[in-house]
Amino acid sequence: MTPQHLPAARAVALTKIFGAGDASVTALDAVDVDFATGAFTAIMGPSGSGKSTLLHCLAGLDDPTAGRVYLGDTDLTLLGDRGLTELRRDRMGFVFQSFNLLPVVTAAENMLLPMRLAGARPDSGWFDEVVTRLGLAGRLSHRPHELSGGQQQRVAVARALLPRPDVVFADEPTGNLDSQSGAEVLSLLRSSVREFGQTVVMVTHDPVAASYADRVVLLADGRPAGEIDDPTPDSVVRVMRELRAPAC
Ligand SMILES: Nc1ncnc2c1ncn2[C@@H]1O[C@H](COP(=O)(O)OP(=O)(O)OP(=O)(O)O)[C@@H](O)[C@H]1O
Repeated sequence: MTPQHLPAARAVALTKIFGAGDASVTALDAVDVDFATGAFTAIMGPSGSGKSTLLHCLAGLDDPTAGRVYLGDTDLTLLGDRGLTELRRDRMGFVFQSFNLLPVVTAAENMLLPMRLAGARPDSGWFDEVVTRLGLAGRLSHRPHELSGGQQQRVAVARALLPRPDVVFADEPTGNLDSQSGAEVLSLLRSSVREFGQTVVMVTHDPVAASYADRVVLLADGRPAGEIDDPTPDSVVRVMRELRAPAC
């Protein structure tokens, strides 16, 4: 577990350049940013501003070109492939836009899969609490195709929360959901922060989704472009509009 006084995740002078020479693209340009332990942070910015690249580097899914990435006090840039795989398995949870559930096994088996791969299992009290809180108690033996999109994403959230990871990384978690199912998933992510002390870092395009977070980190052209504390949909829309149309 990350000690409370350390940021759960941190980028230091993080630079990511894709390609080389004339065709190179600087997706992240010496980004410094901290993600507080026990907080829900949204990453926003115009299309192409580097949001996904930042999330992928924080999660060890992409190699930085320069700079450092920390999970608690672990420097990801010093780890090899095996170390990164174990770190992701043991200390990170993931929620993707496309749910990424295994179609051939039940909801319960999907939820428990990452822990099984690690040779672990949650205690039954914690499993029951997560399943009940996510409204999945009556759905445990269903296969993904027997569940609605919102239910499938709640299974993915349960799968991410059960190992009590240091950070849950969510990439457009409501992108494939109707607004009501999306609101449920966002409320659950927020509750996991408030009630379980979970740290959540979420990339989103949606000002309403971002308003569920405690803080919004803004990117523009691969650089930090400000922050919003206690965001509302209106405050996010206003700041995003300014980012897209900077004053001349
Ligand atoms: N694998 C890649 N190869 C080359 N360029 C890439 C690659 N991945 C991203 N880029 C470029 O890096 C920049 C940042 O991309 P990124 O996907 O991080 O932005 P984003 O803010 O998440 O965008 P969107 O909101 O459209 O998803 C863009 O210019 C993109 O074209």
